[in-house]
Amino acid sequence: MMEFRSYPDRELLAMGLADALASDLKNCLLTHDWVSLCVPGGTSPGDTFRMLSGVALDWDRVHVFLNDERWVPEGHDRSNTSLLRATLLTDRASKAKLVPMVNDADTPEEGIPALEAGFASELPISVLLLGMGADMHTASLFPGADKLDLAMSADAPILVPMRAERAGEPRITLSRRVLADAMETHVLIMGDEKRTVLERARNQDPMDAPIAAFLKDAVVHWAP
Ligand SMILES: O=C1O[C@H](COP(=O)(O)O)[C@@H](O)[C@H](O)[C@H]1O
Repeated sequence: MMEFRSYPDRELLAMGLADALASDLKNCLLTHDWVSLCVPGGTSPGDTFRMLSGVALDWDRVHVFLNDERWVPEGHDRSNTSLLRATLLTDRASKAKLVPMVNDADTPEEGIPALEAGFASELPISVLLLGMGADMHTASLFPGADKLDLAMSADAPILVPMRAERAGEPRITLSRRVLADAMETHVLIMGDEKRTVLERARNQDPMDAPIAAFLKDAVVHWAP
């Protein structure tokens, strides 16, 4: 069943969520040689990542990768990888291994074969954090996107290229089956609008509200 955790402000949310992710990672590390942490990009997770990066755990046994990436070079101000390097893969967490989700290919379609080879041994995801846009997209699973059917299907590949009007640049995303297979799932949302949108999404078809595909056993973390 979905659990909803409400925090009085965004700083406490970042602390509480970092704590929850660290605790899940530590638990998984008790029984596995290495574990994976799959995280969103976008504007919401920066403070959580900064707090998590200072937590003492066996970071050299943690493999980190994104839910999705915008097909822009690293260093671009829209690059989720750059956000990750600047906010999560610092301090103690600089020992974690980053599994790349972007390369030098001109398009996601050309880049995917090499990237997918790197993901095959990283699954299933141990600890998953998802974000959500106000249009109910999560990762780069956008309502109305060109390859949404494929990305949401039971036999989807690990990585799917994605283009959508609201996405801006071309994207690459983990598919639904890969994300839904995670052992622990957390969702991070902030603000009244996203809370209302998430409540609405719960009763909708995931093809219209992709976040709905991941809420059943998720812990949702929210602050105004
Ligand atoms: O484009 C993206 O958007 C979502 C939500 O981002 P936010 O800025 O509203 O927090 C994010 O989860 C996803 O990873 C990212 O690529």
